[in-house]
Amino acid sequence: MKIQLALDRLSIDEAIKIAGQAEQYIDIIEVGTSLIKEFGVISISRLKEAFPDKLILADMKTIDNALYEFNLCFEAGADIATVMGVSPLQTIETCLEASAKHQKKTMIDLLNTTAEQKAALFPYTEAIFCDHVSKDVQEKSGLKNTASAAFDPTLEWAIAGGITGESIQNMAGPLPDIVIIGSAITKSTQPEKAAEALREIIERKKAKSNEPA
Ligand SMILES: O=C(CO)[C@H](O)[C@H](O)COP(=O)(O)O
Repeated sequence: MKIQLALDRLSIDEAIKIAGQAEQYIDIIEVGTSLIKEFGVISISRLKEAFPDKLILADMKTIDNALYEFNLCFEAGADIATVMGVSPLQTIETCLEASAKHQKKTMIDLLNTTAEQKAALFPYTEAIFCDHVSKDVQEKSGLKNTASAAFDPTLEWAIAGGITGESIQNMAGPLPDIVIIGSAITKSTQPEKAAEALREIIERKKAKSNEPA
């Protein structure tokens, strides 16, 4: 399980500072949608410049105009960019084509997709799929992502939405490839210690899942 640190509702300098504190415990740095909307794609290039050896994910949440938006992300230094699964399949295919051309990856955010839409997306096996409980649903309904979705083990999976150490400990069934963690690190008074603790929990969880039943 990789840790993707989601950086949202921060200035670019704050985002760089927190990513630096968490750096040794995380695998992917997510330039959050809020940063891209507030500061533009410069937020992607600043994070890539600061952390050239880390994978940088641009949470662009593309829903249309995919070639233009994905080119913007990859030209700014992103290694992965996101598209909403509710988009027309033409948009999804354009993202995958742009990613292939740049030798980068697409993450498909399954937020609010129906079972039928998911079934239409899963044949795009080169994508990473993200099972996501949105911020608004978290805040209005108190729901968090419990990683209870039935992950197809042949696909690459991420989970997002209010993930904490406790929710990782309580995960049952197949583990996702990537856990996306925002507030549990960025809102901590000690982001480095929070990231270290999450990494330890994940390593214990992985070891336990490899134990013979
Ligand atoms: O995509 C997002 C918001 O749309 C965030 O990346 C995701 O929700 C992770 O942040 P948190 O752990 O704070 O929920």
